[in-house]
Amino acid sequence: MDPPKGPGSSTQWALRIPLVDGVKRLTHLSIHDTSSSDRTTDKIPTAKILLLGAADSGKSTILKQMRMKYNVSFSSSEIEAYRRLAFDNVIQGMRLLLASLSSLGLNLPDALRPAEALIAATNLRHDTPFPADFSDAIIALWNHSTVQEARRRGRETALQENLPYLYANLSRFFSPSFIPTHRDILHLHERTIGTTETTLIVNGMDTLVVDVGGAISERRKWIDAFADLTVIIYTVSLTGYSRFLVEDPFRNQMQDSLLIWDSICNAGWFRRIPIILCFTKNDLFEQEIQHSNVANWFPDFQATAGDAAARRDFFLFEEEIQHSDVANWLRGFQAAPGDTAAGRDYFINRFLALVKIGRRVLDEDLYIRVITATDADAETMKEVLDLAEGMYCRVRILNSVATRIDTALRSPIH
Ligand SMILES: Nc1nc2c(ncn2[C@@H]2O[C@H](COP(=O)(O)OP(=O)(O)OP(=O)(O)O)[C@@H](O)[C@H]2O)c(=O)[nH]1
Ligand SMILES: [Mg+2]
Repeated sequence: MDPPKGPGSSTQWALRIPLVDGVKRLTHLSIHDTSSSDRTTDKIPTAKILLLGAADSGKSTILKQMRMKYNVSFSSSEIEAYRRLAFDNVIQGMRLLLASLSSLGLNLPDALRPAEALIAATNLRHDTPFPADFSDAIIALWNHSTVQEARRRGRETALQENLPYLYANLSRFFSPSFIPTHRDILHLHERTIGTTETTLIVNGMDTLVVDVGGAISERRKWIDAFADLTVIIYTVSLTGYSRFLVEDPFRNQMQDSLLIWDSICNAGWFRRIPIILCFTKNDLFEQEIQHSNVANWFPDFQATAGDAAARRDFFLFEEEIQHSDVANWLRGFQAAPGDTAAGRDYFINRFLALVKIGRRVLDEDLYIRVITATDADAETMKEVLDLAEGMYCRVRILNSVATRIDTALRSPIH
C-alpha cells in the first residue's frame, strides 16, 4: 500500500532531518530510519504546527483558540495573570493614547489632568481588584472627545486594537469578583517574546504548537522553530494595510507581512510543508475600510481586475483545483472605497502573486482563510482549526504505516 500523499508523504518524511536543536524530534518516525535504536512501536508521534507572521497578526490568539478546542485549560495562575494583563492593557492603552495627543496636534483639557496623573504609574498587584478610584478617572478620559479622536486616529500611532472591546467591558473588569472569561482572554494582548511551545493531544496524538514573536527583533529566533514541521499557519492582519509597525513608524504592516511571506512561501526549506494563509481581524477590517480607503495606502487597488483574472487563470491551470472556490477569491472587481469583499480579494491576490509558479497548489499545500480570530464560535475559525487537525491526522496515518513496516521488519521470519 502506498503511503498517503501530502505533508506526510514518504519522500518528505525521509527529508525530515533535524536542522536545529531545542525542539521535539520526529526523526525516530522516519520510515527510512530503521537503524534508530530508540524507535519503538508504542512511540506516539508528534505533529508540529508553527504559527508565523508579523507582530499583532493573531498568532497567539489562534494558539489560545487551539488550547480551548483541545481542552488545555488555563491554570489558576494563568487566569490571574490574564486578569492583571487586562488591567495592564486598559491602563497602558490609555497611557499610549494620552502620549499620542501631542503628535496628533490634540490637547487634553486641564480638567482631566488629575485623571491623567492618577493612571500615570501603576501596576495591579497580585490578587488585588482593579482600584475603584481608577474607574471614574479612566471612564472620564475614555469618553472625552479628544481621547476619542486620538483613538480614531490610532492607526497613525500604532495603538493597540483591543481598546474598544476592553472599554466596552470596563464595568465588569472593575467588579471585585472579576475573572476573565475565554472571550476576554482572546482579546487580551501580550507581545510574545522568544518562542512558546504548547503540546496538545489531538485524537490521542501529541501535537506541538510553536508560537513565535512577530516583532522585528524576534524574527532572528524563528529559525530555531523551522525543523520537522507538519503545517505552518501564516497570519496576516487585514487591518495592517493602514497601520504602521510599533517598532518602525515608517513601515506599513501589510507591506511588512508581504515581505515576510515572500521569503516563507517560496523557501526551499518549506517546499513540501502545507501552509494555511490566514487573514485575521476580518471584523475590524470591515469597520476600518469604511473610513480608510485601501487606495490611499495601496494605490493600485483600483486597477487590479486584469491582474486578478490573470492570477485566476494561472491557478485554474493546475489540474487539482477544478472545483476550487478560487474564482470567488480572485474574481475581477470594480473596487469602491468601502468595498470589503474587494479589499479582501485585493490583499489575497497580492499574497498569491508572490507565490512562484509551480511552488504551491491551492487547496493542496496552500489554503487561504479569512477569519476573526477572537470569535470562537465563528465557522471560519473552526474551519481553520479543523483544517490544521486534518494535517496532524495525516501524520498519524503515516506513522501507523511506519509502525506496521517497523513491526514487520522486526518480526522473525518463519
Ligand atoms: N478584533 C479582533 N482582534 C484580534 C483578532 N486577531 C487578533 N486580535 C487581537 O490582536 C491583538 C494581537 O493578537 P496576538 O494574537 O497577540 O498577536 P501575535 O501575532 O501573537 O503578536 P506578537 O506576539 O507580538 O507577534 C490581541 O489583542 C488580539 O485579541 C481578530 O481577528 N479580531
Ligand atoms: Mg504572540
